[in-house]
Amino acid sequence: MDPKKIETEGNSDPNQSGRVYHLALDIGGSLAKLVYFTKKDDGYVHGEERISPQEALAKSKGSRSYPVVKGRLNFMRFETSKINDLLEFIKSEKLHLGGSRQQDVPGNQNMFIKATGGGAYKYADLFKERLGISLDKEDEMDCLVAGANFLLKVVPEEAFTYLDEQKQFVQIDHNDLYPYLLVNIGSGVSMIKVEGAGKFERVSGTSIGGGTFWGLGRLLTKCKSFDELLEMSYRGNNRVIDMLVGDIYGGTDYSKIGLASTAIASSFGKAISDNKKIEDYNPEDIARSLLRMISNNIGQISYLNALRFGLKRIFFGGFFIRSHPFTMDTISVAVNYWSKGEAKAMFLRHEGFLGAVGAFMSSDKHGLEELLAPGNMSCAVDSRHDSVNGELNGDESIECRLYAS
Ligand SMILES: Nc1ncnc2c1ncn2[C@@H]1O[C@H](COP(=O)(O)OP(=O)(O)OP(=O)(O)O)[C@@H](O)[C@H]1O
Ligand SMILES: CC(C)(CO)[C@@H](O)C(=O)NCCC(=O)O
Repeated sequence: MDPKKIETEGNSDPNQSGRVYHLALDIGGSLAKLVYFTKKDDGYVHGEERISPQEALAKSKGSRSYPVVKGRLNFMRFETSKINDLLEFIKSEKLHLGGSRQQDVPGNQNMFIKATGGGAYKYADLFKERLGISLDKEDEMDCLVAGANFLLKVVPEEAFTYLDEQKQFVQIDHNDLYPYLLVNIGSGVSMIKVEGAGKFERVSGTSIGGGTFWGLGRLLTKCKSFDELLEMSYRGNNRVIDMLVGDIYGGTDYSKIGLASTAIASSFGKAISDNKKIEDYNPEDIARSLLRMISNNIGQISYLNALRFGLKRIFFGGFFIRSHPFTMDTISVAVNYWSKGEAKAMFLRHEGFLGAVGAFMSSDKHGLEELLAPGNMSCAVDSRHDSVNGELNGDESIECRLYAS
């Protein structure tokens, strides 16, 4: 995959468009994700009003003014198998140097980047060797939860439902966010019961996830990229390969147990009786059946875990989803069907970046301290810069203000 620059101000050099203040990584089994902040402007705010440092000083006797940094959170992803591209990108953009020129950084100073995911362990030596960076490791589950909580609380229109081909944004009530089930569909799938900030338990998981779809899909369809596989699934018809209830029941429903004739009785089940070889099937149909099988299975296991703990809201993240309508629809229908409408499946706009955002938020010492000290950080989103086709890809950069409060 070509490195995809998400920042969309028409300037590919973060050192020109604004100083890079902070970088965090999530290096997973399939994809490596970067989140970095580029500063555009700083100053002070008083209420809603932007004011100068002098005005802030004058006002500080009365009510409070906050130092504020305006900038943008940028999101990028690389295939983990092409880790060299990621290293090259960081190096060429000097992201690890906070945008400063190499010679500005004292040679023996130890540089750290917050990193999570298995790759933070696997590639630690490589980062040290190639860029002289130490990866400051954060736990993957901690980061997923911190990232999800942050995005849900701070980014407007982050969560949405998808039913009957309709996307509907969900207003999140900050005081009524917990508990929820977070299902992160990466290469494998983690299911986490979240009860508060930092209060969570990984309650389940399944190895049948995004890596399974991508891996099996590649073998079965000979597609060259994940996007091609996803594209194929758009055009396919799963009924060609899946054995439906109607195929078994002579075209009728099995209404006594609530199964319509069109329900899948057995994924890929028709392949046993068709006496066909793999070449006889359209790769599009195979892609469609596979996507449906995996999405359905994840939707069902998620619902069962929500039921186990009495959770009504399930948020789905991870790059398997890719805002793909068919994937979201299958998951939503599974959750809706099994829970008889009791539980709700919701998706996240920045689906694949939960871990990277969590790692970014965990940075209390490297970079952000310099940016915001003294105090804590909060973030308000001014606007989003959508990706080219306007689809939700979780790819948009977020324009935000960081306050020291
Ligand atoms: N361009 C892409 N290339 C490869 N896989 C993609 C791509 N876009 C989406 N995917 C899907 O997303 C999955 C990876 O998702 P994600 O980045 O959330 O997980 P990960 O961090 O790599 O995995 P894990 O957390 O299990 O280590 C892939 O397995 C694949 O199904
Ligand atoms: C191993 C991790 C956590 C790595 O991200 C992920 O791929 C996963 O949750 N896999 C599922 C493993 C299981 O619970 O069976």
